[in-house]
Amino acid sequence: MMMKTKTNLLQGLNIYLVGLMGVGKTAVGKEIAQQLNYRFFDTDDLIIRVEGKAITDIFAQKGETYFRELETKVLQELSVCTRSVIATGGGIIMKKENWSFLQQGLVVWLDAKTDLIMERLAEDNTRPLLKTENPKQTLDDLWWKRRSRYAQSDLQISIERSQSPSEIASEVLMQIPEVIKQASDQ
Ligand SMILES: Nc1ncnc2c1ncn2[C@@H]1O[C@H](COP(=O)(O)OP(=O)(O)O)[C@@H](O)[C@H]1O
Ligand SMILES: O=C(O)C1=C[C@@H](OP(=O)(O)O)[C@@H](O)[C@H](O)C1
Ligand SMILES: [Mg+2]
Repeated sequence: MMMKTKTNLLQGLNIYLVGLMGVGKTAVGKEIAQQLNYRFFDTDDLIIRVEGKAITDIFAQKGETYFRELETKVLQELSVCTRSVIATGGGIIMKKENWSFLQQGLVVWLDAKTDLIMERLAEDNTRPLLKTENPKQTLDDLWWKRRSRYAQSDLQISIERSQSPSEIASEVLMQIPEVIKQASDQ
């Protein structure tokens, strides 16, 4: 009953998840989609499917600029969907053009301490930008470089270590009515 009310409140509006790599956009996005009975998309997954290659291979063989072009194309194509949760790649917020698509939906920033993110990505090899001598420093630098863009989101959710993806999803959904109310008051 409660979820139905939230779905009605959204009126088919898409939810875009933004935030640093490893913060949980993909994991939490799937949960939000399930709780709302929305479809789920992940821009990285679509890029992998379009190219038939892993993200690290795209970066290594074609470069980041090529990846960013694909990312914008995928985001544009997704913007015609409704009733969808879209987990984006961590760098999507840096291009102004991408905001013209993101702003068509509700943008949710998942934020966490970089220590927690590093723990979760300790065994991960799929983030080419973190293949540096000091990945923690790289992640901190990215956070500082990007945070003003992330802050343009409609909603910021601070993630604690103890919260499961499903708990974070519930928190996002709990905060949505307030965000929609603020937008309609403006
Ligand atoms: N709330 C959470 N609790 C425990 N592990 C998590 C949580 N959120 C994400 N993870 C794990 O952390 C890693 C990165 O999550 P992911 O959803 O891929 O992040 P992103 O899409 O933001 O890069 C994955 O291994 C995922 O299973
Ligand atoms: O932060 C970034 O620039 C990137 C984040 C990745 O996605 P996740 O945020 O899902 O890890 C992926 O798009 C690519 O490796 C670049
Ligand atoms: Mg992801």
